[in-house]
Amino acid sequence: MLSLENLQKTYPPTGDGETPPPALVDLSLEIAQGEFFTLLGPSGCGKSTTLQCIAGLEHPTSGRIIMDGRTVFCSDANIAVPPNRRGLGMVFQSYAIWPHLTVFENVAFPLRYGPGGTARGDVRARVLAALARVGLQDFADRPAPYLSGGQQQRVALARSLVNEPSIILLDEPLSNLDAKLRDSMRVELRDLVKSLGITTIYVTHDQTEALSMSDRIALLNKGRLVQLGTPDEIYKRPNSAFAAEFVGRSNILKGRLTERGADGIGLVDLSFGRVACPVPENQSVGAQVELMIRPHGVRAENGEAAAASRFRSTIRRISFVGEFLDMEAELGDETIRIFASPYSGFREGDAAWLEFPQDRCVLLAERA
Ligand SMILES: Nc1ncnc2c1ncn2[C@@H]1O[C@H](COP(=O)(O)OP(=O)(O)OP(=O)(O)O)[C@@H](O)[C@H]1O
Repeated sequence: MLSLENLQKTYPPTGDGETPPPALVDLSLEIAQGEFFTLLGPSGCGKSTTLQCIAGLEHPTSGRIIMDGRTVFCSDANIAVPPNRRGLGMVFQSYAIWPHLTVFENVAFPLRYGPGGTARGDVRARVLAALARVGLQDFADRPAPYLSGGQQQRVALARSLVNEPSIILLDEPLSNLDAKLRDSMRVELRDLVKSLGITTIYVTHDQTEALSMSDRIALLNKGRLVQLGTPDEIYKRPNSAFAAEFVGRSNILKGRLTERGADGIGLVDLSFGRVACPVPENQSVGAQVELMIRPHGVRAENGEAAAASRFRSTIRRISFVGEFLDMEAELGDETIRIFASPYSGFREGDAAWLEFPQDRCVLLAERA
């Protein structure tokens, strides 16, 4: 288990003498053994700072970091275990592969020059085992520059695994790869660390990467934890407009909460009518609210309306994206984004009956 407790980080003043806003604000997280855990958020939200604090390359201004019961950083007790004594593997965006070394020598580097010292024969066996894990066993003697981007990335991964760390830190490791390679490396990387049972802390600003690879995601904004959950929870039940807009597409509709039933389902008056939706306990009846529904969550049908909860809209724009129709429909004061089946047969100017299933509607917390 890796625990981050109340991490606070403020970098020293920059050239103009002004103290920058804090990079981390009271960040606490608990990451389980073997978990694939992703730090997600926009540029500058504090992802890399968090990773660097775990690695020991930066020190939090205050807080505590505990790895498997061992305190590796504590501001109060003045503990700061150096990076090479934390037992971590790391891969960064710029793979930091040494061009003058062979693949073998690159991977052997931490064993030869890291703490502990490894016997010569063991170095060979461990390097070859690490290369085999990433499918590069036949490339051991090749000079590192004579490799593709994906292969160099695998060398970096093998090097981070050679010490058999219990935690691996990955900072945007796929961002330098082209889109197709990125797709296949995603699956490969996740399968590999999962099969080895390594706890993985993964940094990305790419929501697809985060959703497809992670057991859990921590969504950060301006150094603060905004939401913590499984990809399914973060996507289907974002807790704020920020989370809804950062991960996936969303419709955010302004309205007023008019009723709340004993079953936790309430009614929200929107500009075009009334929609039922689960209501959090702290929402008061009468409040102005924002209701979120994903473009895939809206049900759209042409033809006649059967259910009472359907609203008649007009389709203003359709883009054919292949996997779906990306449509905009006018409804009351709102423009509703809908992703419909490419086989649904909608055309621009058509009427469409829209339904907002209550289990797909989310009331967002008030904006800060
Ligand atoms: N060495 C540094 N000195 C001063 N400020 C820094 C330093 N490193 C990061 N910062 C600032 O701290 C904040 C968080 O930066 P950080 O690199 O952690 O964000 P990030 O989420 O990883 O961003 P990106 O996705 O762009 O890499 C930013 O405002 C950044 O400008």
